[in-house]
Amino acid sequence: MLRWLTSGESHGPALVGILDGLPAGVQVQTSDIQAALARRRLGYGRGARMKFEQDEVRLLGGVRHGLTQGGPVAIEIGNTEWPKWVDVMSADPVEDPALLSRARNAPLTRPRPGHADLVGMRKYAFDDARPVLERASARETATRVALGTVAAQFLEQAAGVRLVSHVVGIGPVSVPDDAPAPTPDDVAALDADPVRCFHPGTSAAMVAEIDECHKDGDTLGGVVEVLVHGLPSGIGTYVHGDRRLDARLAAALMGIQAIKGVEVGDGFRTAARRGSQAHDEIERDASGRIVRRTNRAGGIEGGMSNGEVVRVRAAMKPISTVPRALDTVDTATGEAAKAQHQRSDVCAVPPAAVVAEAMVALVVAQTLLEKSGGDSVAEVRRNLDAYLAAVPELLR
Ligand SMILES: Cc1cc2nc3c(=O)[nH]c(=O)nc-3n(C[C@H](O)[C@H](O)[C@H](O)COP(=O)(O)O)c2cc1C
Ligand SMILES: C=C(O[C@@H]1CC(C(=O)O)=C[C@@H](OP(=O)(O)O)[C@H]1O)C(=O)O
Repeated sequence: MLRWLTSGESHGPALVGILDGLPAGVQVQTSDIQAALARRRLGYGRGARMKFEQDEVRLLGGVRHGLTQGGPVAIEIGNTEWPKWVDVMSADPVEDPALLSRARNAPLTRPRPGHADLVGMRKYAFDDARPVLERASARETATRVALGTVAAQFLEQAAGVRLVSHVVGIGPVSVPDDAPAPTPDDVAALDADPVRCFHPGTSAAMVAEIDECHKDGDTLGGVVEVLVHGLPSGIGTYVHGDRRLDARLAAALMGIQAIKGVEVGDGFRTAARRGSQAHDEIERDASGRIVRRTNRAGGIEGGMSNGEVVRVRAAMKPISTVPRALDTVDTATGEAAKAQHQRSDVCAVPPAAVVAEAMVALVVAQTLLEKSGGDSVAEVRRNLDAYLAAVPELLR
């Protein structure tokens, strides 16, 4: 089974990710992961930290001469800002009291509404929000993007499956419903857009909305979409809820910091339609293939891929570190206070699209491997080919 874990804190020396269960023979290099991490740092509205901090990638295990070896892949992402945080985040006790009395070490006791601060302090019995925000922080998503990059390379090389992510809404500004969707060939254009939006008019309006919000000392959320091209029919199953492809995608997307809603295909919009307008009618095309007239289901029926493009959306709430700080209570004094705020993103929807793409790659790779099995890329390819070749011609 393909599985993954991450470790590390936002201001620690490094993040570490492990991807276990990947077949041998996937081509991957440090530069592939570096490029994906650079894409995660893009996006109009991100805070100052994205400008000065660098991700330093090291492949620690599972890859030799540019190919995965079948063992767990371990990736380290070093943080160039670590020297400033050595005493605050030291793993070992800090003996020198002068170091501990520095401003950076002062306990954080004004929890931010909407962040993990208050409940995390309660749950883990901390009198300081520092350890909570260090692990809750979306800095951890760098590791997910690194692991997702390896999963995406596997999908393309073993099965010709390709992914693309884009932003369809920021605050009240949304891409029109009938706007063309990007394909995996449009990634360079999306990387070049300040908000990772494929619709130029909407992109400009999104940038204006972020500027307006920044001026008001406020923050924004939005909606991202991930599309998966080339996924064979029959990945995932209806036989148990937890093995449904849609259920797994929803859980993985909801597991991203600040994601509060997930939609498969037309999702919530489908709920307002009549059945005759909600489903994808089946017909035979000129070559005799069985096809769909539409793709409202987003490529998944009965928890299985149906051969159409898989389409999922995730809704991100506005950043909770609001510059015009929200009301809170100081947990050291019990007095009313303004929530802690030093710096933060005004809007992190564009990087959230890249993170969502990584999570979808991991889940699709996991679910595809359950169908295909195989310990090498060549074996996965052979097994998928054999499965597809055995499907009766009319059902292909
Ligand atoms: C890419 C990305 C960047 C984020 N940047 C910030 C940030 O700068 N400030 C902040 O308060 N929250 C930020 N968040 C959201 C918090 O991490 C998140 O709200 C927090 O961990 C609480 O989890 P929850 O919102 O899922 O309840 C970001 C999330 C993502 C996905
Ligand atoms: C560091 C990243 O995002 C961080 C995610 C984050 C949060 O609360 O989630 C808060 C901010 O960090 P800080 O509190 O140190 O300013 C973001 O910069 C990153 O994405 O690499």
